[in-house]
Amino acid sequence: FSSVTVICRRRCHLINSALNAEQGPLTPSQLSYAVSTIQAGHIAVIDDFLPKSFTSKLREDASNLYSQNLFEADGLASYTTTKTFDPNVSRQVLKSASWHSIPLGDSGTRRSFGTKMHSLRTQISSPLLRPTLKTGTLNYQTDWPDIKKKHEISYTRYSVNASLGRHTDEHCEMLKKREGWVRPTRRSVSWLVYLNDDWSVSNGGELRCYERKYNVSGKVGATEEGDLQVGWLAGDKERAVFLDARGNGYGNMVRLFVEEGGRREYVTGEFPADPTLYLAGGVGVRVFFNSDVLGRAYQPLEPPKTPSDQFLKSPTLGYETVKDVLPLEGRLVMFDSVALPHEVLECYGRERWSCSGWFHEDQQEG
Ligand SMILES: O=C(O)CCC(=O)C(=O)O
Ligand SMILES: [Fe+2]
Repeated sequence: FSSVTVICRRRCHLINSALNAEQGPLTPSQLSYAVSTIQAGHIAVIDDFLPKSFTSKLREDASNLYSQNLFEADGLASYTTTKTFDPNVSRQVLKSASWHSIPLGDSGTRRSFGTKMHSLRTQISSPLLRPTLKTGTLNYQTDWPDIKKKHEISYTRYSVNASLGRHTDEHCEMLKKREGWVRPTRRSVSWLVYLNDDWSVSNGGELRCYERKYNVSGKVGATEEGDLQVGWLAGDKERAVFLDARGNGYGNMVRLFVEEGGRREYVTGEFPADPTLYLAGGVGVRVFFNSDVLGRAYQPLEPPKTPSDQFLKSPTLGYETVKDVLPLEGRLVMFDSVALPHEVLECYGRERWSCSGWFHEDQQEG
């Protein structure tokens, strides 16, 4: 009986989510492509998401606000090839709070774009099985500034010769003590809409994504309970490794696990959430695995961060494939904010404009 119930529940869930499918900017086939691609930890690319008449207005608004000195360097500024911030060769951002500010620039155009992205967030929530993506419905007449609580949107400008080093957009604080649960939401789906007319291969500026080469089974990014992914058990059947930081006093001690057939299987014992273990991009935790074989198969998501780490051979070599995506006008890309490392290659001959954003889901309860 119980297995029949399980199957029925699954079917009902599938039928319900199909029936409840929200209207939104993606066609049914674009939606199913985007969902399966994001769930596999890859990048979904949807061309002509915005018509030229719309991107040109956004581009004009962005460059107008840039010339008013409203853009600033953000936390990723030092992720460049030289690791230093140079205002002449830089990536600068109009942050979400300014982006949503009604008195600034062409906020009418931003509002109608924001509405479209808001309905995309609602549309993708159920099929992606991330129910809290769509909570917090907002009334745009009165609540426009509040949107940033569930949805960041910003403009980004790369000057000629700017680039952005490899990173992920959301990560589990390795020291997930009390602070790890303070914020109510976290980044779940990263998206970009590019605003560059007549961009060509010779202009560079590709978004380079490091997708896993082999098939991934099960969830990526986070579990249903909201434990975030920190790495992979590499092999021809890839398994995401998640961090359980809830035991023993809010992350003083943590454990890593994989999911097998919906059940969690711990691959390490408890170990202290000590930041020095993560200096070499996280390979230090290998010693805590239940066996040498598991430890050797472990590959952290995060790249090595300190200059001395750069000398270490990348532990992910051979298990990733590179996908380069040009920042073409009107193109939308979406990917999991936790699972997919990416970078932006150097731009040549011209500046590069985009609208970038992150759909948030609720943070795990502590
Ligand atoms: O501009 C892009 O294509 C990617 C930017 C990015 O990775 C980020 O802002 O986090
Ligand atoms: Fe990013």
